[in-house]
Amino acid sequence: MYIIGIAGGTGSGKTTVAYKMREILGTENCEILPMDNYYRDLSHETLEERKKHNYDHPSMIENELMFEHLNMLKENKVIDLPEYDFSQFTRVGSVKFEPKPIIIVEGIFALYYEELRKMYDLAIYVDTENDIRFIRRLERDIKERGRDLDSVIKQYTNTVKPMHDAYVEPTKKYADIIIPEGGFNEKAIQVVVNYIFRKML
Ligand SMILES: Nc1ncnc2c1ncn2[C@@H]1O[C@H](COP(=O)(O)OP(=O)(O)O)[C@@H](O)[C@H]1O
Ligand SMILES: Nc1ccn([C@@H]2O[C@H](COP(=O)(O)O)[C@@H](O)[C@H]2O)c(=O)n1
Repeated sequence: MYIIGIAGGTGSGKTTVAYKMREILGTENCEILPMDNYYRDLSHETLEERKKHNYDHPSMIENELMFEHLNMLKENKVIDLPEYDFSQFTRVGSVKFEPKPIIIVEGIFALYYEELRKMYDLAIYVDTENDIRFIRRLERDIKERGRDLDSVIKQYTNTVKPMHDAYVEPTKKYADIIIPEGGFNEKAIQVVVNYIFRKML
């Protein structure tokens, strides 16, 4: 199994890059394991309590479970991938996830946890300017994650930006490759995919 880690700030284009890579590599060869699905299960708390957490601190990800799941996939076992609902701020069940020859781990903390980093054959950081990332996030969170203008601005200022500077951006140093501007950087994606194809032959 060939494992790729893709990190980068929120809104940098990690998910888009991962989907484009999977499209070229083929869905029969490649699957995406989103780190967002491993946000801790907070179903025992009320929605109001859940809204108060700092979701940009690495302790909010159940990295131990993700590590266990990646090892199971390497052993060719099917895992129960948690499903995550951003509008409810918690997990909402799970789905079966089958091993594939190429697994892409994608998330803001994909290069943060040492035990995960050691598992990657290739580490990528998607590097996009802060203001562009903020605009992308604002649009996406309102359209897709059940948020409003005020909540996105408040969250970005209070936690997203300071935590990005403290915990996400410093992980760029662990990347083998840095992709500028994210999802529509076709040339960079093609170069990376060609490299992976050569490694897989
Ligand atoms: N290079 C790009 N140019 C313009 N918009 C982009 C680009 N890459 C991604 N997007 C858009 O920005 C938003 C956030 O991208 P996404 O891939 O979800 O980022 P991330 O997973 O890093 O949070 C999405 O709506 C996506 O379509
Ligand atoms: N309940 C939650 C959980 C996470 N977030 C935010 O998601 C961001 C990471 O996801 P990306 O797809 O944008 O990389 C992270 O910055 C958290 O703030 C949230 O808002 N609510």
